Amino acid sequence: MSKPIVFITGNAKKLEEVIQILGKSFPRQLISKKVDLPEYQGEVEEICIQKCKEGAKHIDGPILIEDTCLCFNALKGMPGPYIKWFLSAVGPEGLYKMLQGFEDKSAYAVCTFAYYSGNPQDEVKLYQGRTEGEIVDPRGPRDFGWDPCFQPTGYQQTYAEMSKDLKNSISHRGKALDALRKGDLS
Ligand SMILES: O=c1[nH]c(=O)c2ncn([C@@H]3O[C@H](COP(=O)(O)OP(=O)(O)OP(=O)(O)O)[C@@H](O)[C@H]3O)c2[nH]1
Ligand SMILES: [Mg+2]
Repeated sequence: MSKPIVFITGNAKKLEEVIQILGKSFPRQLISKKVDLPEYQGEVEEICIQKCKEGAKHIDGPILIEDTCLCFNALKGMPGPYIKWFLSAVGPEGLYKMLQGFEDKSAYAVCTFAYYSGNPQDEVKLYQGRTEGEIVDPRGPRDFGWDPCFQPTGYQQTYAEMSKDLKNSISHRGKALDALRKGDLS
């Protein structure tokens, strides 16, 4: 029997979505541990590898971490991995206002999971999902981050206005977990 995978996150809403998305069909046991891992700088792949190696110091066995970016095309991909600080500083309204001087309101959300088996001879494995959309004047419930100001391409609703099932079926996190499901988590 393989050991349970420990998902390390300080974000309860992320954890909730991961559990909803993976559901009962995921063949491995997933448990969670709340740790606020450092917010690293750099390319998202490097950030996830660093975050995963730091996470591995807390757990003896397989671990999973995730990092989410929200990238504005008008700003050449910023705030990207720094979205947490922008969101806590200015909220969803402020994110919308940041793009007022730009015609291009397009954006994309990127979710990257990093898995590490816990065996020193193994590499960290990455699984990524991306959803395109635009930044709009916030609409819908405020219970998760920037969801009210992100409207996926092809939809009239923001992530916040969608049912959880609809968001999860098209979201950056849903797509990343599709890739993870197909991955080799040995
Ligand atoms: O509206 C949202 N819909 C989402 O689907 C979503 N996923 C993440 N976020 C927010 O974007 C930042 C990422 O930073 P982040 O990846 O470092 O997360 P975090 O620090 O909260 O948790 P963790 O790093 O302990 O896992 C944080 O502010 C998260 O709250 C989301 N907001
Ligand atoms: Mg974080």
